[in-house]
Amino acid sequence: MSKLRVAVLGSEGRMGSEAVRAVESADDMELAACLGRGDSLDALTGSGAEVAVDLTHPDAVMRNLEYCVTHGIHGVVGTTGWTDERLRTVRGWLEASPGTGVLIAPNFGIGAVLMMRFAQQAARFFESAEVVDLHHPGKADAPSGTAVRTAQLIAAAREDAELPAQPDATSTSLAGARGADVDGVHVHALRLRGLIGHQEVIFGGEGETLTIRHDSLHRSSFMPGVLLGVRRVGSAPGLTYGLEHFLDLEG
Ligand SMILES: NC(=O)C1=CN([C@@H]2O[C@H](COP(=O)(O)OP(=O)(O)OC[C@H]3O[C@@H](n4cnc5c(N)ncnc54)[C@H](OP(=O)(O)O)[C@@H]3O)[C@@H](O)[C@H]2O)C=CC1
Ligand SMILES: O=C(O)C1=N[C@H](C(=O)O)C[C@H](O)C1
Repeated sequence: MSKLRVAVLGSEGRMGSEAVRAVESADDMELAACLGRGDSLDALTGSGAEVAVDLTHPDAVMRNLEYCVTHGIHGVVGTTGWTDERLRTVRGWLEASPGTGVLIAPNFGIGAVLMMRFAQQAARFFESAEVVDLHHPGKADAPSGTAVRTAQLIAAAREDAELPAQPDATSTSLAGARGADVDGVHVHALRLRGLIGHQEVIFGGEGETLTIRHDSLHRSSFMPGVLLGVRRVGSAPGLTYGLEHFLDLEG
């Protein structure tokens, strides 16, 4: 059987270099191209890449993805910075390129996907919910993509359960003291040397709290998810948002 030809964009970065190692170690894949900042995207078509893994920067990802989709190269995207408007734009490109698939995963960690799912399940049982994202200080964005996605899932579950707004009598005198408000769920971003990628989701109810915590202790934690995405994206035309769609979470 022929091997899947995979390119890595951002290949010299923290995640990209880990992805290069993962692809090289996968028996069913072949590393077709490694692109860094300033490299021409035409190297992708020249290399015959079938799937491109984007682990670059929120400022770079749209240009990269437009190139991939318009050239029929499937995309597996870990890069953050996704808004509804950006997702709509990607869907538009995909409509014009039938058969091409893009997976955008706020987090490739299996444990992180489960954390989001458990938070979604718990949300309707608690009056209060807040998200704390803890990351290394080199991270480009805050809050993290995972934290934003988690807050959105909690907010949607609260809305489905017809819960009222969260109780909060605070009158803040210092901007930012209560973090960012994502659809009514507060998100706090910590950036500390020594951390990689961690998150706590804290729920509060009458006389009790529930904390769901996930820790990525090494960037290798993201690689099974990246490789799963690479294997599956070609048979999932259009946009898939979230790795959970490629996992059997009900089984
Ligand atoms: N979904 C997930 O599971 C995960 C997602 N991430 C996300 O992945 C992204 C990368 O993270 P991380 O590896 O820590 O960041 P790094 O800064 O370590 O790596 C990014 C790399 O991309 C390069 N780059 C920038 N622009 C381009 C471009 N236009 N084309 C090709 N390469 C480019 C950078 O080059 P230069 O150094 O010259 O700027 C750098 O080498 C972030 O958005 C992060 O949040 C991270 C971990 C897990
Ligand atoms: O930049 C990172 O490091 C990470 N980014 C992703 C995010 O923003 O959620 C995933 C993971 O938490 C690590």
